[in-house]
Amino acid sequence: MKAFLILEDGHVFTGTAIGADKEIISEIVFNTSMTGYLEVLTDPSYAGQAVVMTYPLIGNYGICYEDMESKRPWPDGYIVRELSRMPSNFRSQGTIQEFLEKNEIPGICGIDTRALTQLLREKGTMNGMITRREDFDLEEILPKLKAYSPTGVVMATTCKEREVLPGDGYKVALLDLGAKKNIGDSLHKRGCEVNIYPADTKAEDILAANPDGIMLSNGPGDPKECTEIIKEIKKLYDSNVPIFAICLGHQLMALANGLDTHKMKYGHRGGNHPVKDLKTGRVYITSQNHGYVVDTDKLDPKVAVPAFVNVNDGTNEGLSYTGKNIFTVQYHPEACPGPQDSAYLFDRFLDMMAAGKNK
Ligand SMILES: NC(=O)CC[C@H](N)C(=O)O
Repeated sequence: MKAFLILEDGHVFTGTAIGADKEIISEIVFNTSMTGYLEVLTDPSYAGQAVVMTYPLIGNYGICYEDMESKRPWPDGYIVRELSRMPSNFRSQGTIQEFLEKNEIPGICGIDTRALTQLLREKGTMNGMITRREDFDLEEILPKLKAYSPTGVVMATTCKEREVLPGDGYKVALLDLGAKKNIGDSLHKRGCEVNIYPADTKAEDILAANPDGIMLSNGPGDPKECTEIIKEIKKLYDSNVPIFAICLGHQLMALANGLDTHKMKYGHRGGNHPVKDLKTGRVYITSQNHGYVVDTDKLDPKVAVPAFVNVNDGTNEGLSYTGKNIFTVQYHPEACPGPQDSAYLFDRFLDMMAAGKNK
């Protein structure tokens, strides 16, 4: 059956329908990872977006439920060049087609994803519609596409109640803003007791449990939408408990301290983004998934200093907060998918908690 991807600038791509029989409007973003499609699909940061995979063959090693980064897939839609119909892998428990259908996610395959990605790079991220309707009316649809913006996505993805990963080591409070599973797992693996809190938890409740450290997770949407959470994060900042933050958590900590964020032209989503540690000059290849970035041009060194920078476009990739045990990164040390080169940052967080305990 035919499906259509209609972009807000009027471009229409015709392909084959995959996944669920449903029409969606979403923000179309592209991811350049060559593997790890299940981790991408189950990363809650994609809530409110439809993902184009630039790698031309997706699904060839099937679906391995153990690799999921959350309890379900989050993108509104899925766009690929070729979808593997016959996965070959001893771990495989199903196909992407079944997985998308079961989770009510529509998609399109057989379109020129390279042309689509070039368009998104030239014009910037655009909204779009995936539909199976052949009689669509562009005049009626385009204003709807232009008006779309994802809202309320953090509360849609966060856990509903506190969850605990037991451990004998440091006690970490993980604020779940739409967290990928491997953030909690990376701390749990290092012996931590990880207390996972819903995104709307008050700072007082988190601090009352006396954590050794606080972890702010990744998450979907525009960071500036999270006004209430930002207020609580400011209180966590004031508490002097060591804090490590990833992606959305990094952006919210910046906003809590008077910095600004802006939407990038087409964002960073993939598994090979080079990031430079400004202290050592060493470059790490990192996993990334973000559309917003912290502005550092007017950064007051009394508040924070840039710790990492993106080698491709010079955008900020991390901050170290002055006089505080707080460091935050824009990229994904938890990987999944992508290189694990930055996993040492979790060890750095443990060192920070050790220093805090010895005080
Ligand atoms: N992975 C994330 O935490 C993404 C943060 C934010 N939603 C952005 O797109 O920039």
